[in-house]
Amino acid sequence: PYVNTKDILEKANKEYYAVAAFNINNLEFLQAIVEGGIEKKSPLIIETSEGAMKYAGMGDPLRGASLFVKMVREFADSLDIPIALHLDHGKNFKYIISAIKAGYSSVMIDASDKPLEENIKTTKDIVRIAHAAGVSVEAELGKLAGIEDNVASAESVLVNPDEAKYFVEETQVDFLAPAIGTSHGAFKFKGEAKLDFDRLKKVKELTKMPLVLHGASSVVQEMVEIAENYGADFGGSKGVPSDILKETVRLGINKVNTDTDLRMAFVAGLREFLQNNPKEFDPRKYMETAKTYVKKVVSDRLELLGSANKA
Ligand SMILES: O=C(COP(=O)(O)O)NO
Ligand code: NA
Ligand SMILES: [Zn+2]
Repeated sequence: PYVNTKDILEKANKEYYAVAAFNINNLEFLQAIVEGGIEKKSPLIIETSEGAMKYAGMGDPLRGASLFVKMVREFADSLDIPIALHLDHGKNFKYIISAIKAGYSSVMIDASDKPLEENIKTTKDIVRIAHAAGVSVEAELGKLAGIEDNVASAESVLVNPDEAKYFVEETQVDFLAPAIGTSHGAFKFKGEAKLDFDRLKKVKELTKMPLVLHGASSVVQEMVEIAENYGADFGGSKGVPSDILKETVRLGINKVNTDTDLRMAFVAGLREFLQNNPKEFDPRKYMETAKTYVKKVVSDRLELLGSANKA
């Protein structure tokens, strides 16, 4: 069934597991993710950036939003696993309202680059509108480094746990993304991977609410090797190691945003197939390996986060 993101995350919060939020831009990624969710009997959060809405709607965000709602609802209404659709990194009022109007389960208002009081004011405005429409809201405190889908910030600013408590009380957001040292994309750490578990623990103690980890891709080595075998150059790529990711779940992360890992799996499969099948031009054939690899990464992640068999 098509459900509200809040329902999925409240259950995860109570039972201390996490649900992956996978970014999509097209049908094939959605198919592969849904297949993984069916195999693992896991709830799924599908999320789209504002860029994805523009891309799908060929420049018209409302058309893009309603296209994604229709696609996701069709799958959700026909399956036993709970599926929600979330607007990731909403920054532009027009896009956020388009997502709410189109029927998204939840929206993120990302005003994390603003001073605290401004972040609170902007977030309160969105919460009022979204809650009136039965839509749940995510916000971010602190800033991630890294670039992805024009979500960029020069340096990462770690969350201040006391500020987080004040922020959620003032804004009444449904789930919060505390910045604890991750960043978007495939190049997350110069040296060894390190996240600020202490801050995470404090934010959980002070807010007791569902928490979100952005920039949570692991950069799966198996996929990097396949892609590089067929001409990719992912040198220097490094993600969040699985053991560190598991620790964040143990400490109270309940939504784990995953985009880069699926992108790398898809392109690895695409490169491999095209290199080995020079005569093929049927899109249902030449994207098969790509979808299989995405499904594999999805299934493994659902298992790792503890949402398998929680549908
Ligand atoms: O935070 C993310 C995805 O992060 P990754 O680049 O690590 O997949 N989306 O909002
Ligand atoms: Na998000
Ligand atoms: Zn993010």
